[in-house]
Amino acid sequence: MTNPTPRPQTMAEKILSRRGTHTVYAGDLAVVEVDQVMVVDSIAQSFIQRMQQDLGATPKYPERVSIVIDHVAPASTVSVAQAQKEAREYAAQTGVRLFDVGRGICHQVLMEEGLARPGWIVLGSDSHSTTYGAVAAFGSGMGATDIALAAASGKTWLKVPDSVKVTFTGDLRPGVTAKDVALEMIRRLGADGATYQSIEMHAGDRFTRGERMTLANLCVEAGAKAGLVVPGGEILTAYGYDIPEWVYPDEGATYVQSIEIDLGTLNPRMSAPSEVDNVFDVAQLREDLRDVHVDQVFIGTCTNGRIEDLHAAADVLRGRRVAPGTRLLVIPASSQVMEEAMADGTLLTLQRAGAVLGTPGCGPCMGRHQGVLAPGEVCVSTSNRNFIGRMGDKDARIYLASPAVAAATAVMGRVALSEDVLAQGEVA
Ligand SMILES: CC(C)[C@H](C(=O)O)[C@@H](O)C(=O)O
Ligand code: SF4
Repeated sequence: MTNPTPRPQTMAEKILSRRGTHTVYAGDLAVVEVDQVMVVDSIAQSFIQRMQQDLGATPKYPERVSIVIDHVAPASTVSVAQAQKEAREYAAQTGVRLFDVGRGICHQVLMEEGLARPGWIVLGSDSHSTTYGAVAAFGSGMGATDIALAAASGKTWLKVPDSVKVTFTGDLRPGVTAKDVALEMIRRLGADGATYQSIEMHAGDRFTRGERMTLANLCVEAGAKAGLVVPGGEILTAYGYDIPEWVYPDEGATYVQSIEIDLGTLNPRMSAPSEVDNVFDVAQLREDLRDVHVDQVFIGTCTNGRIEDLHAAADVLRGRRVAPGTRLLVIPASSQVMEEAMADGTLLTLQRAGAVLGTPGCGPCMGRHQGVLAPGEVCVSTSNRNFIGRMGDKDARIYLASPAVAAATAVMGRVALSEDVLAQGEVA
């Protein structure tokens, strides 16, 4: 094969070239090494079946495979319990890593365990595997068959995605968060506006690792194959990762689309039912929904269940109470987040305000347990999906927002901004 004349590359092209056999560009097929394969509980049974029955294989590098029991954990039914039992047995037999009930949501856990690193390729049996792009890992979701092939061979093949360049300028105003930025980005791109593309986010030294996870996490909601945040500032040093020089995109790389978001112009945003790109200013929805009672508020998930998210919620809820007739569920994204929130008093603040605390994991995010919605109920959630039936009944309505907005909504019992609550002064 003749090598093409080298051209400037995007970050996706860089990583897929480096981990592959030769230099590749958007549209090329790449065969690449996979640094970590992640399997979630809901997919574990089909993964094991593909491995054992279809491929007759065991994982080529067991240390590169992790199974996480997080989506319906602890188990809700006998069949779920059986599937989880099989996953545990499989891990014990093959030596792959197992993160059992209570350790937390797959993406949060892999990041905490250092199983996603700059320049790595991380494949997950979960669509929000784009989250690993927070640390400049090419993270992507695939189905059970592709995941099994990657575990069996240590490799995968894929078409190199086109890239969309998103540049952030300016600085966020108080009360505006990475979730609001992510929702604005999805609104601008549209729910399928980046289908099979890599969203390459240029943020300079803005955003913490957790905030970068929120941004990369939402990218799949625009249909993206990957969501890569170009390393800058704090993530260079704070997590002990070396950022290889080769991972940075080249000046002059080719993008199919470029957008710029001036952070200084953003207000708190909310995605209204039933599409994630149906995004409005919270201030507007607060007026439109003045008479709408919110039945459930859910703070958690791989999008916004981290310590800074619980802190943001506690800052609003401290000394206050959840409104009568509103349920507030708080589920830390991992046991590590839970421990931190326990140690610094955040959980006590939330509990005293009337929150119901749950086991680290996905909780009611996809409507399988721990807070399923009844017909007609309204939920404000910090998660990433609000399509019909996502959290239970098809006639329930889900609004997506930041933890601060979710907490304020819990206090008021209707859509609210944190300033509405803080303006009331400390209650006790
Ligand atoms: C269960 C899993 C495969 C699913 C996904 O792929 O995203 C879930 O995490 C979700 O958020 O809908
Ligand atoms: S928290 Fe929700 S979005 Fe994230 S992996 Fe779990 S079910 Fe999927």
